[in-house]
Amino acid sequence: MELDVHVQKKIGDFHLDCTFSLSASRAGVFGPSGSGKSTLMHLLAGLATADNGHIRLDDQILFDSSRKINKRPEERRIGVVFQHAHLFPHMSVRQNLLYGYSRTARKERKIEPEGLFKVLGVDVLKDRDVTTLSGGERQRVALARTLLTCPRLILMDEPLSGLDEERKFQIIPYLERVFGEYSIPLIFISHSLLEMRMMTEELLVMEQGSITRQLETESFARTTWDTGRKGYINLISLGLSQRHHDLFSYNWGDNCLILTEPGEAPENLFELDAREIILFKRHPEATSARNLLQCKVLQVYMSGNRARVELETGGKSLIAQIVPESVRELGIEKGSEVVAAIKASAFSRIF
Ligand SMILES: Nc1ncnc2c1ncn2[C@@H]1O[C@H](COP(=O)(O)OP(=O)(O)OP(=O)(O)O)[C@@H](O)[C@H]1O
Repeated sequence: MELDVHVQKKIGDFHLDCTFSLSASRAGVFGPSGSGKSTLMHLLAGLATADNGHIRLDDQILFDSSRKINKRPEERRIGVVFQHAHLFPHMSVRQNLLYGYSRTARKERKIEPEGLFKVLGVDVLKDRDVTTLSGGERQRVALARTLLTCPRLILMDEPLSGLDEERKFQIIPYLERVFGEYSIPLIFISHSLLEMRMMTEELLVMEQGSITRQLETESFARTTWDTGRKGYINLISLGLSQRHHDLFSYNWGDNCLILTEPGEAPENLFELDAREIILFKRHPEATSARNLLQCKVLQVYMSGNRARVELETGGKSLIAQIVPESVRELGIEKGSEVVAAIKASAFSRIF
C-alpha cells in the first residue's frame, strides 16, 4: 500500500494539518485524546471532507481540492471498524455478515466467507440473534462484515477500547491471523501502546492536529517512558511448553526459559515488565531466579533516574529497566556483556 496524505481541516477552534506518506502494511495513529485521530480517519474514509489538500491511495486520487476530486466513501473502498460495532439489530448475524459481501462487485470478492468466518471464530455465531452477542463477538462480526467487502485498506478506530482486558486479548490473535492471512493494509488507532505494539509495525504520532513523528512502533515504545503503572513491557512469544519439575520450560531463540505457567497452545504471548529483570556483571554463583541469560548490550536509553538497557540474547531482544547508578557501577555500555536474571513467576500470560 502507498498512501500519500496532505489534509487541512478546521472544525470550530480545532485545526487539523497532516502530511505523511505510508507504505507499512500495519500502521498505527497514536496520540492524546482530542489530537485529531478520528477526524483524520473520517477524512481518509470520505466520511468528512478536508478544506484543502489531497489523499492518494496507490494509483487512485481519493481527494484533491485543487482538482475538485472527492471520491464518495463507497468508491474509495476503505473499510472502517469503530469502537462500538454498528451491527444492524433487525438482521441476524448471518445477514449482518453477508450484508457488504452481497453488495460487493463479483470481481472484487477476493475473500471466501466461510474461510474468514472460521479464522475470526464467527462461524459458530451465524445463527445467533445480534442482540445476544458479547462485545468481543460483536466486534469480530463487524470486522468480518467489513473484510468481506474486500477493502483496499481497513481503518480501525479504537476497536478494542470498549472491551474488558480479557476479551481484548482474546480478539487480538484473531486480528493478527486475519491481517496475516488476507494481507489487507491496516491503520489502527488506540490509546494503548501495548495494543499498538501487537497490531502495528509503524506509528504516526499525532499531536494537536499534526503528525509530529513517524517511526517504528518498537522504537517508539523503547523510548516512551510514561506508560502508566507499568514499565516497558517485553512481549515474549513462546510455543508449546514442556514440564520441568513443577515448572514449564520453553524454547526461546537459542535459550530455554522456565516459567510458572504452561503453554498449551502453539502460540502463547507473555508479558515481562522490564523492571523485573536484574542484571549482573558476571554469572551469579547461586540465585533463586530460574532464568539466567547471557546477554550483549545493544543500547542504553536514559531518562531522569531510569535507564533502559536493550539486550540481545540467543537471537532475541529484551529490555531491562534499571537505575543509572547501576549502569555506572556495572560499566554497562553498548557492546558489554551482562547476565540477566528473571524469576519464573515474572512472566504473565496475555493470551
Ligand atoms: N463536530 C465537531 N464540532 C466541534 N469540534 C469537533 C467536532 N468533531 C471533533 N471536534 C474537535 O476536534 C478535535 C479532534 O477530535 P478527534 O475526535 O479527531 O480527536 P481524537 O484524537 O480522535 O480524540 P479521542 O482519542 O478522544 O477519540 C477535538 O478537539 C474535538 O473536540
